[in-house]
Amino acid sequence: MDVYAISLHNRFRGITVREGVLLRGEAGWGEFCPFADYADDECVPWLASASEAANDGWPAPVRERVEVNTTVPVVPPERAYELVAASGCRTAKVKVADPRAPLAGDCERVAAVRDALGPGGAIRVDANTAWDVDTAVGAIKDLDRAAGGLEYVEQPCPSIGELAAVRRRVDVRIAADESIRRAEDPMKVAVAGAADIAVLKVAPLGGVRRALEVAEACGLPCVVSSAVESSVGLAAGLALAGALPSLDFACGLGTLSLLRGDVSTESLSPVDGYLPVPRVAPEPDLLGDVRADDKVRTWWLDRLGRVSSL
Ligand SMILES: O=C(O)CCC(=O)c1ccccc1C(=O)O
Ligand SMILES: [Mg+2]
Repeated sequence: MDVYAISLHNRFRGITVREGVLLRGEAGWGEFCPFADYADDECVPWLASASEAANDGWPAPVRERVEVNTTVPVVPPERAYELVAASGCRTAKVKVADPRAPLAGDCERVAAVRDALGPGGAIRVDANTAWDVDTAVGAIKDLDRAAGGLEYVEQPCPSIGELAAVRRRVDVRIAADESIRRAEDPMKVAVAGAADIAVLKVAPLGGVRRALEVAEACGLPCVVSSAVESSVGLAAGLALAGALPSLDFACGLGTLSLLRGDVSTESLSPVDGYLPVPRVAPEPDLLGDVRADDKVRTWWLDRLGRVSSL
């Protein structure tokens, strides 16, 4: 068991350092890395996911590689252009609706991303529940125009009812992320007509097998996304993307480029926009470079102990 701390190149969803625990079991390595602000009970599925990876392994994949998007944080347009151009990906996911940044800046960022991708690329945006219905409808129309067409908008508003209302008023597809992750019943999203696409994250859903059940239950095309893990955690996302019966969109698993380091030399960084589906998580042979200090280590081991007892 080991605790890592890796800084990010740019602030992402309010964090500048990613931390977590790597667990070793019979089947390999698993990663436990719920964000610091999550309550202990919300961390239970994250531990189930790490435990599945370490102790049980994953179902057999039906594909060998997965196309991924590059993820663009809230950065100036010049920087967004560079990130996308350097990524080798033909799909980009752009974070928008940051409380500290105006819509005009989001429009400039997606326009710069379109310049970098060219007309054949796909641009999706993620608002992380930031808007109300009217704001979402206006913002989506502006962003769609600035982007020269959006592939989809991820979680424009908090509730399923709001997603459904926005979906009726715009031509752009709606993807549900937080609504799936936090939902008691993922079916509700589809039944309410709230989304065209389901975003699945392995750790908050409690592992690859559980996420496959959610995919089947919701009946929507799925996009597998990361929670910005090291290569150990990304391998679980790739196992899910590899095992889904159909996969029609690029996945959000190209997030290693957000981190300044990794735990493994078998790094899961996309090459030409694709990642391989590994059978087991990579060996964390670089932990010496990114090991957390004693204070961080103690915090994580305490948290792991509390969550294990729930
Ligand atoms: O989907 C991606 O491209 C990257 C993953 C991502 O955006 C993300 C990462 C951590 C926490 C939440 C989210 C999110 O999709 O909202
Ligand atoms: Mg999202």
